[in-house]
Amino acid sequence: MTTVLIPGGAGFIGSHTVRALQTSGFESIILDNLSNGHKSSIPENSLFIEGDIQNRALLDEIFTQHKIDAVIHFAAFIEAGESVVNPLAFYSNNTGGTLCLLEAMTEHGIRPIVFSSTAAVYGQQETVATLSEDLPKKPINPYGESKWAVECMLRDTAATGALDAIALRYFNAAGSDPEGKTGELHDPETHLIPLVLQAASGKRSSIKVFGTDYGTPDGTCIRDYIHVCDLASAHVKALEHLLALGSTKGFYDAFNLGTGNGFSVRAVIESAKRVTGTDFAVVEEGRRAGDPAVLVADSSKARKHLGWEPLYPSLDDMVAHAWNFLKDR
Ligand SMILES: NC(=O)c1ccc[n+]([C@@H]2O[C@H](COP(=O)([O-])OP(=O)(O)OC[C@H]3O[C@@H](n4cnc5c(N)ncnc54)[C@H](O)[C@@H]3O)[C@@H](O)[C@H]2O)c1
Ligand SMILES: O=c1ccn([C@@H]2O[C@H](COP(=O)(O)OP(=O)(O)O[C@H]3O[C@H](CO)[C@@H](O)[C@H](O)[C@H]3O)[C@@H](O)[C@H]2O)c(=O)[nH]1
Repeated sequence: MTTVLIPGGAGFIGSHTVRALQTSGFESIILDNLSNGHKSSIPENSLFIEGDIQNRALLDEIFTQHKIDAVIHFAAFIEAGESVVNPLAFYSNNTGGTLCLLEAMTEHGIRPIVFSSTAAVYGQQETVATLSEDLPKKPINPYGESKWAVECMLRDTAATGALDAIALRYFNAAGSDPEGKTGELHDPETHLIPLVLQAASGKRSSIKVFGTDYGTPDGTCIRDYIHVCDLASAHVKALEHLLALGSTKGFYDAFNLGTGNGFSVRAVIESAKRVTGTDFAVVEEGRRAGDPAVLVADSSKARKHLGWEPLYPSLDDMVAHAWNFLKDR
């Protein structure tokens, strides 16, 4: 059986991917320091190691004691706004932590890695409606920079023949496992959809709209929301792609993952009101630092080369699945 090390597997997207890997017959070993993840998100029958990707001795122990065939790497700090306030923490954990992981992988001869990159590597592109992979990388926040630096490390190391790597540039992860086994449990929560749903359930008195003066049709930021189960299936496809290469020459490529549909902050709020049948207060605030106005994916490359297709492209479905998980928490 193929065994995959999953740093960050106790988090939102990682825990959904562990389940998708199980369904596809892979074995997972989860490494997570629980800084933002939850033991309760991990399926019972997977091996969990509590620890940090920056702990090189622990990585050596894991790679020596277990037969690891590949790595799917989610472990990172994730809030773009917070990265503007605390950039060094993001460079240290996201870039420094991944450097430690890559050094350990290459020394132990483990080649395939799927990496969680982000739409934030594109920053604000002026002239294009949807973002394709080859556009210039112009992050406008340290979070995006910290992830782009990792992509450069992967590209350059693959060029030496030491790694086979795929960077998946997700747009905005949303939704929840439709069976309700796992979901989004960030603490503190900063993401729009779960915060709107907290307003819908009365856990917070209102939802704030960060910026109403962007150059978009309703003045609020537009994002491409992608169901977390569709992200999970893309990881399985990317892993299978790497494992099928059988090459020792080194491989690197990057793929966008989104639906290609952009929704404004106001559209997300309307969806939540529709799906939950509730009404709640909406408070207009100033812009949040580090937010591009529009991020919408061209994901045709992933569809073509990975054979990936999102199964849940509807925003209302994503909001409804998130609501199923969050409404009683
Ligand atoms: N959520 C999104 O919309 C989104 C979009 C694009 C990219 N991403 C990327 O996807 C990945 C997963 O995001 P998520 O939403 O599941 O976040 P998450 O916070 O739920 O998961 C990240 C996990 O990594 C763990 N972690 C962090 N630093 C660690 C370290 N040094 N050592 C070990 N474990 C560590 C956390 O405890 C957490 O369980 C991240 O790399 C993020 O940058 C997320
Ligand atoms: O209370 C809130 C929270 C968010 N927003 C806005 O909603 C949009 C989406 O914000 P959020 O849900 O925080 O996601 P992003 O900042 O777009 O970042 C997410 O999506 C990126 C990819 O696009 C990932 O890289 C990041 O890790 C992930 O946090 C932004 O315009 C925010 O300003 C509000 O108006 N009010």
